[in-house]
Amino acid sequence: NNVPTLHVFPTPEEVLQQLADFFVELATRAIAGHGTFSVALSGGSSPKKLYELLASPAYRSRVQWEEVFFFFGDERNVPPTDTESNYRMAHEALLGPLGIAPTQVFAVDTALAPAEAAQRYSQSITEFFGQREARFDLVLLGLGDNSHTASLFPHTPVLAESVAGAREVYVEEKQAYRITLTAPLLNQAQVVAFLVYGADKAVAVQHVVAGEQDIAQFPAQLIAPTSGQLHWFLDDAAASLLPAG
Ligand SMILES: O=C(O)[C@H](O)[C@@H](O)[C@H](O)[C@H](O)COP(=O)(O)O
Repeated sequence: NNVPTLHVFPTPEEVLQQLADFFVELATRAIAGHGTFSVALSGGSSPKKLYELLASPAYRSRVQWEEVFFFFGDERNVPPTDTESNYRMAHEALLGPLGIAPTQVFAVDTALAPAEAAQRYSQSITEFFGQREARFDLVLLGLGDNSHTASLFPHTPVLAESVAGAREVYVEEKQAYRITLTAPLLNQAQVVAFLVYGADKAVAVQHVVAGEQDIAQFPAQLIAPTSGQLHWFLDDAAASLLPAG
């Protein structure tokens, strides 16, 4: 079903805890069901605390981490050692502390030119899923205050992309290339969960969740799982402009 489920809690800490519990629940169900759990991680600053929580004593024993396979919803065109790198953020907060084996981590090879890195990343996702449709068990997404998600930015050509895969995008406002998963691939997921907190995101949340349909301006509106579930994990501040009830 395509009706998003909103999970709204008073504080970011409560939102993070609820999403960590949700992650554990989905991982447990997927591993019991088909032996593995594939997750596309979001970048930016918001998810770092979630990753740190999942790697903390309170959560680390609740997931069979050796059965979890990690991908990235998007990546900045920087080396994995760069402070801007989503891989680096995830490694420092989650993958490193849990001692996740490199064979379980599918990072974008940013040593390649953006177009080749995107093509190679598409290939590695196709190879991972083999004959099966590329359906992540969970896709985590954030939301920019301009309503972008992953690296699907307003008024960019990738918004019209109909193929499920990874693409290089030039982000004018960042004067930089990024590699992003396309909306068709994100929408093939079993579950998509947005993590958004803070008053600075309230206008974007209102636009994307309750606003006029205008994908060019509000790209996160593209996220509508074809047969999967859509969830929003929000704090009161980020949900403050949503219509009541
Ligand atoms: O690589 C990235 O930057 C993300 O994938 C991006 O889509 C992010 O989720 C939003 O920009 C929100 O970022 P913050 O969480 O830092 O506000």
